[in-house]
Amino acid sequence: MLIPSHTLLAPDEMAEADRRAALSGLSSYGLMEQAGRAVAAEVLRHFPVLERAVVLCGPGNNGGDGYVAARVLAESGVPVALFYLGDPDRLKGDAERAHRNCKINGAPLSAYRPDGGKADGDVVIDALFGAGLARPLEGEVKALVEAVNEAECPVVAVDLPSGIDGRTGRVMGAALRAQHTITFMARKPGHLLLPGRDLCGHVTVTDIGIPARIVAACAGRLAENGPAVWQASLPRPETAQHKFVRGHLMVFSGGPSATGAGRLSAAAGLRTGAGLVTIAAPGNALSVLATQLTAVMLKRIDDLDGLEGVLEDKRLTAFVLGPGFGIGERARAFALALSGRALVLDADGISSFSEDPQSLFDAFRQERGEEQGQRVLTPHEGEFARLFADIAGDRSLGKVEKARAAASRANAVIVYKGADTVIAAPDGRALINANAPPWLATAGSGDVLAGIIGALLAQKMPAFEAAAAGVWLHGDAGGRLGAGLTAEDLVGAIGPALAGLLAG
Ligand SMILES: NC(=O)C1=CN([C@@H]2O[C@H](COP(=O)(O)OP(=O)(O)OC[C@H]3O[C@@H](n4cnc5c(N)ncnc54)[C@H](O)[C@@H]3O)[C@@H](O)[C@H]2O)[C@@H](O)CC1
Ligand SMILES: Nc1ncnc2c1ncn2[C@@H]1O[C@H](COP(=O)(O)OP(=O)(O)O)[C@@H](O)[C@H]1O
Ligand SMILES: [K+]
Repeated sequence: MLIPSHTLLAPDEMAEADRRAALSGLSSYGLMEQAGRAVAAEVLRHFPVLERAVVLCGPGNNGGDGYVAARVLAESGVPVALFYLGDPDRLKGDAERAHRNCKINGAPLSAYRPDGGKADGDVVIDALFGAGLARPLEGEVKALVEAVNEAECPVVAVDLPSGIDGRTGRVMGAALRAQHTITFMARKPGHLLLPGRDLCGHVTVTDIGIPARIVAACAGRLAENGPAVWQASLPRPETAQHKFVRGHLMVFSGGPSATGAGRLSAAAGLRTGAGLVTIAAPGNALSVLATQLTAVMLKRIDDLDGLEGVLEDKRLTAFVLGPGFGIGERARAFALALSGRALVLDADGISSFSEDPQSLFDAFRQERGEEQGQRVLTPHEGEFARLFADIAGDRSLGKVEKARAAASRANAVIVYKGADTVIAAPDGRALINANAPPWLATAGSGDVLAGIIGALLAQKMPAFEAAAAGVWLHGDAGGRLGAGLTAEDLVGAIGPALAGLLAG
């Protein structure tokens, strides 16, 4: 059994895997030896010629890995300087043994003066803190971390760059900026969540011998977003299908001066394989839209009565409400009327509920019809705070926990957008997305995402999978375009992204 590459283990889950491995008879010191050796090998691989390896060892097992790596590097003929935090005579368990076996005379951390920024400078092996980081860095260790960063020494981090919280990816006081990070068995959420991801550099996962079945049993309901998670439920066109089988997506447009966002969503929906896409618009926007649309159809809907009439047509299989729609009573009424159908609520559709989010959540709690539960909310950070102010402000929660709490409260799938978008379901499943290039931060990019997810919902993909696949496709399309992309280009790149997925 292999550990799937999208597996993520929170630090407490990794500690549990460690504990179960020891209970199953594996030597925990043996695991530390494997870990330390792997670190030394990684250092030699990246820096085959190095003047001085500086190993910084902390007071726990991360430091233990450091003592093993220092010993192995010295045995390989590398000049090693070792600096420790705390009193090494007070080390316990495996770390004490690793220290005992390492015959290098170290010095206290305060004695280290980073020598960096040039070809023959220090290569720093960071074994100060890993999964056991318990509080913000302060005092001498914080000053040292800042000095190493300032000196621009290349850093190879053991498990995590010291100062990064493995659960949330947050910087605790200060954190080392690593060029390479070597972690064990599976990545932690902090390797993917920002700013942790940026500070890890290139991450290598090494098997140190904990059986895959133990790792799998300890993994929770969080993983990296990718095709392995939802490929099986991705809609695939079949020869015998006609367009109605591929779903009918309705996108709501704003008034005559705000039709672009809805058009982007609709175009993205069509590209993502919805059989039919209709833009619903108020009467005064119809002539503007009519000059802009070809394959996308147009339907006049002015008010709630008009919407309710249209909703009798059960061939409409999903809806996108929010892009360019306008904030206010009309958006609230439309969202509540659509709350029992497959719905992507985005942008203005979300912001319209900032005064009374509970009314939306109450509507989502009422189960109605066959599309029940197929609701996706796609807030960026600002919109998230409007609907979930208390959750957004809770400093104890990371982005994953925030998205999960919001999904449970709203009874909807939450796509908490950003460079590290988190997708969470009310039942606790969650995914961190990491394939989005920064070029996606461009006007209209969110409208395209809403249309992609809407089209997948229209084709009956379950909401969590549709949201996750949509976010991934959006990122992949962006990655194919790169620098200078616009939201219109993004629509054009959905086809190649989908083709790549369906071929894979
Ligand atoms: N399967 C596993 O879990 C394995 C874990 N290993 C290593 O063990 C590490 C986890 O070891 P530990 O749980 O001992 O934790 P760490 O060694 O990461 O840190 C815990 C120690 O740091 C101190 N500390 C925490 N935050 C501090 C702060 N802000 N300022 C000063 N001191 C602070 C704690 O009091 C404790 O002494 C992993 O990151 C990994 O490197 C490896 O040995 C191999 C096996
Ligand atoms: N720095 C970034 N790196 C990668 N993706 C990003 C970044 N910033 C934003 N995104 C993505 O781009 C999209 C922007 O959506 P949104 O904020 O709603 O923009 P708009 O309202 O202009 O359409 C989201 O999918 C978000 O996850
Ligand atoms: K570390």
